[in-house]
Order: sequence, then structure tokens, then C-alpha cells
Amino acid sequence: MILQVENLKKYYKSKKAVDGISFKVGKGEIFALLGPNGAGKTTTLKCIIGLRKKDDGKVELNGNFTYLPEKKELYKSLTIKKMFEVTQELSKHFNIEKAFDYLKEFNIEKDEKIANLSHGMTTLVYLSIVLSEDVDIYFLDEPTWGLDPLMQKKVIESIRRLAFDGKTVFYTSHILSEVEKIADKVAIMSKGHIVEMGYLDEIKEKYVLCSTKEHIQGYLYKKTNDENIYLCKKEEAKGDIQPANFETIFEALVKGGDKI
Ligand SMILES: Nc1ncnc2c1ncn2[C@@H]1O[C@H](COP(=O)(O)OP(=O)(O)OP(=O)(O)O)[C@@H](O)[C@H]1O
Repeated sequence: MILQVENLKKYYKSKKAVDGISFKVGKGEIFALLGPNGAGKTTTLKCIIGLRKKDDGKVELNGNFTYLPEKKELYKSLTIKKMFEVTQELSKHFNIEKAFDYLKEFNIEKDEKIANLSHGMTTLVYLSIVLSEDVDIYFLDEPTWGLDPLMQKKVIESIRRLAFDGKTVFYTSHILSEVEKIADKVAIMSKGHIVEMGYLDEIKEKYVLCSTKEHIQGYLYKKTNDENIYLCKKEEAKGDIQPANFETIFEALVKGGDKI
């Protein structure tokens, strides 16, 4: 395992941002930590890489890493080229040629001043740096947030290429369609807890939607006049059974009412 997290806890005063989560990430996997705003994804990531002091638990990280933060801010007074040169001086893992290649792929001029870049362009420049680091594991916090669909696609392809080269990617997102396209393993986080975790296909295989008048073990998804619609495990389903897509599973687990 390249990363193993056991019973990780991080509280901000009485706020239980991360409340005892455990998971493992294998080498070469793309692992997505999914969850709504405030679920605890960024805090988890920061505790793993040491930017936040954990309150409890164990983190075992077996390799070197790089990190794309949630707030993509770079030195505004520099040009992109200068920024790359500075990075080259600071990081022995950084491949400046690769970074220029990414920049071309993202249609950004290297002589542009960082202060003049749009939010999406700044993210792409930051990604050009991070993706050009030759490390074992890439921690990417919301790598495609604010990007147009074409650039989103290019970034997703770049992340896929990393995994193809045997690299490990740990990333956070709330864009389900994107996660479905690239993640091997997902953990769905809500209110500091992991509510579901596993290989995407297994999760999709595990759940169905069922409409029934009975109370069953599951997550209440919707109420109709005389029936309840639950998301539940296949073996616990009763009544009228329908397949559940990933979006429905996510919604029911995270937002769709309390566990019965
Ligand atoms: N420095 C802090 N001080 C106090 N509370 C914090 C701090 N950082 C995060 N929190 C709280 O911890 C909880 C988890 O926040 P976190 O940023 O980890 O969530 P997230 O899943 O990354 O959300 P988002 O998708 O909106 O970025 C939230 O309720 C947040 O308000």
C-alpha cells in the first residue's frame, strides 16, 4: 500500500471535520474522495500530507508526493516562464520541459504574467507544475474546479496518463460524472465520515432503489403518497425494484435522508 489511513480524526473545536476515517490506497490507483461541501475532504488531504495536525489516528505514506491545493494561488508578479524556473530551482522532481508541454496543451502562453490569468487559467498553470513533478503520489484537491468542459477533459486525460505510468493519484471532487470516468476506487464522505467506499463497479452493483410500504434497512431517498423509495442493498430490497445509478447512490447516501 502506498497510503494507509487509520481512524483519522481532526476536530476544529467542537466541529468534527474528520471523525475517524480509515482507507487504503494501492500503488497505481486513482482514488477519489467524494463528498458535498464541508464533508471533510480538504481537511483529510491536509492531515495526510502534514499541512494540518491530526488529533488522532495513523497515516502511513510510503512515497514522495506533490500537492495541488484547493486555493490555486501563484506569485502574481511573475510570468509563467519565471514561475517554472523558480520551481525548477526549488524542486528536484520538477521537469520544466514537461511543464511547458502541458502549457501548450492547455493553450496558455508562457510569457503571460500570472496576475493577468483568469481563475481557470491559473488552475491550469498550477496543474502544469504539479503534473510535471516526478513523484510517487499526486494529491489533487478539486483539480478541475472552474475549468471549461474541454480543459476538464484534458486534465482528466492527464490524470489518467499518470496512472498509466504507474503513478498514484489521490484526488477530491464533487463532480460525479468526472469521478465515474477516471476513478478506480472511491470513498464517499459526509459530515466527517466515510459512508461508502470501494471500487466504483462494486458500489454500483451493490445498491438498488426500491419502492415499498414496508420499513426496510436502507436510506430513505424519496417519499410518495403511500410508499417510500429507499436506496438499499440488493439483498435487502423489497417491493418494486429499480437499478440505481451512481448519482442516485451518492445523493441517497449523502443527502437523501437518514438511514432507517
Ligand atoms: N481552519 C478551520 N477552522 C474551523 N473549521 C474548519 C476549518 N477548516 C475547515 N473547517 C470546517 O471543517 C469542515 C470540513 O471542511 P473541509 O474544507 O475539509 O470540507 P470539504 O469537504 O473539503 O469541503 P469543500 O468541498 O466545500 O471544499 C467544514 O465544516 C468546515 O467549515
